[in-house]
Amino acid sequence: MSAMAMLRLDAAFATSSELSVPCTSEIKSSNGLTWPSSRRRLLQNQFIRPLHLNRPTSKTYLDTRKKAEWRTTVALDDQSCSGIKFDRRGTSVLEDIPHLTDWLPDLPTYDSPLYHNPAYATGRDFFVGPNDVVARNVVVRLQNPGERVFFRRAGPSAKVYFKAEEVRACIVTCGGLCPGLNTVIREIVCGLWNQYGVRDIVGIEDGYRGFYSRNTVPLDPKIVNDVHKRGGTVLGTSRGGHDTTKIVDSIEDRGINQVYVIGGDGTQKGAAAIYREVRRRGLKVSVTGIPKTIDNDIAVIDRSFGFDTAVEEAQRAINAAHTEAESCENGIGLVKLMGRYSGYIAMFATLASRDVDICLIPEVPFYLEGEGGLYEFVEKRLRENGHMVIVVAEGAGQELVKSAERSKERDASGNELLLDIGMWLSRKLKDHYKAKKKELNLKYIDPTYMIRAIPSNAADNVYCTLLAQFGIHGAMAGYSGFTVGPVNGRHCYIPISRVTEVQNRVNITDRMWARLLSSTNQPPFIDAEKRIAAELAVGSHPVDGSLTAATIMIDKTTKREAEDGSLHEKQEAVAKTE
Ligand SMILES: Nc1ncnc2c1ncn2[C@@H]1O[C@H](COP(=O)(O)OP(=O)(O)OP(=O)(O)O)[C@@H](O)[C@H]1O
Ligand SMILES: O=P(O)(O)OC[C@H]1O[C@](O)(CO)[C@@H](O)[C@@H]1O
Ligand SMILES: [Mg+2]
Repeated sequence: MSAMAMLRLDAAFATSSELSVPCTSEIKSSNGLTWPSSRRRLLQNQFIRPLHLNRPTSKTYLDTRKKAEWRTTVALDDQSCSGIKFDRRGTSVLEDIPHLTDWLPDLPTYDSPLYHNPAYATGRDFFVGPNDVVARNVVVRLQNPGERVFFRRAGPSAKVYFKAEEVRACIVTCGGLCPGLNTVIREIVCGLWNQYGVRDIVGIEDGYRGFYSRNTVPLDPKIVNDVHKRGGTVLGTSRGGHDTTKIVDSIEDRGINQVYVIGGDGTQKGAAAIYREVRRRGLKVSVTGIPKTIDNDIAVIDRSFGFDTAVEEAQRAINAAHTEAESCENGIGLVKLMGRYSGYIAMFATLASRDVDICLIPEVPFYLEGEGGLYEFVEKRLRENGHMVIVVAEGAGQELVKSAERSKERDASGNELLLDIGMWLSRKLKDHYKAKKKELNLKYIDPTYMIRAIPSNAADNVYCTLLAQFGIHGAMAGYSGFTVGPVNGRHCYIPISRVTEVQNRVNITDRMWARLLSSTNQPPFIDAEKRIAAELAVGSHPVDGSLTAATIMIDKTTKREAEDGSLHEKQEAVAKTE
């Protein structure tokens, strides 16, 4: 199925919030069509009905289209009379995922056991078909909607490629801890067991190296029953130790045919390597990646599990910092939160709290001295309020600390070890006030590991359950070498490369960062002219590519690039090299 590269898509955007776009016509094979860098599939739209355009056709609208040289005939949509139907042949791209039949074309299929599962007996609508897709972007500019990218909609398939008694599944967790790991483990086990009748499930202990250095542990619903109430991972985790050959040897030797890999960007790269080797050896093994990162730095998906819990738990530290700060003269509560390259936890924790006076994130290089600098702002706030709270993401200001302390240490996975910005900043602020012979009461709180090690909250538990179940459905449906996650609120099957090629970083020209700036009134630390130019550029191109201060190298061509769509490519390229 997925070897066929061309789909004809009759895409109907009923409302901007209707995210799942059914493809109504046949899949056509087209061997000649390949998309440059990936397994992207080219689709051709016959009719696009932007029904959300709840206004009559207008001359202006037509003119704009003509200007853009769209071959457009416009008519009222005959069904709703509320939109515009046009017959422009545009291109849409389905970013498809691999399937076992790509290398084992003659695999038999079976009716899904969900047909006979009382939990699913009431309806048939929950099955997804090969033509069910989810739009990558739901916010577009009509004049220039850009390339329409779709992912496969996740969900149970009516036909499965594994009999229950044939499945031997394994679960492994890798990388740093994150609230919700145990919930995902629990729900993979319970989902396989209860929904598909699978009885042979094992855990791989201590991350990737456990494949070849440890025995497996048996898992069943009883064993994992309570694990979601605990932080950490019951399977253990590790960094480093990924040896593709040894891992796939172990998979083969143990007769494992479904591999569930839970972890961050590094882990997903490892999963992609396993998938490639499995495929090279011609094995019937499904490799499913479940994206994990407390930093929320996984690209494409709406957010990562554990993030909500982390933001909530961070409030406790911020509240304590605020209480300490306001209890004494010239009090500063300084809180360090996780976020290696992405300041999402710091940003959301700041927005949630409203007690935070300034939030420092890796995406915005800050400076201490001079006009618009940190010292100036701190002095002003202390003069006005007598106390203040500073939130700093662990990856912020590394270039400042580095210039003083220099370090290039790396962890076992090759990730650069960060220098302690919290300690450095405390010392700098204390020294600054000492030099001015003024009193300063600074309390530094580092709750980073306390936040990471707790169990997930209710919202994350539900999210983890969905991730686990969608992962299982994908594996049973025969997909392999894919990852799963919500895009615009709908769960999708996403090519692993899409979540590993770039990191999700705070877009500082986005409204969310503007909200933060207007809530804290902190200095932006970025030249206003560059900011405005960047906003203009991004504003004219509705893509999600994050724009960090480092990427704001605005030149005269940027706005034009934004209009023709190449800014997104440029941003991705910059993000890759960072
Ligand atoms: N490029 C890669 N190819 C194969 N394996 C990799 C690659 N990068 C990392 N890994 C393996 O993935 C595992 C986890 O990687 P890493 O320590 O970077 O954590 P992560 O999955 O990115 O999670 P996080 O950074 O969110 O804690 C390690 O065992 C590491 O060896
Ligand atoms: O100390 P460890 O376990 O290597 O992990 C620290 C890193 O892991 C993360 O929590 C990501 O998982 C980062 O925020 C942090 O920099
Ligand atoms: Mg990582």
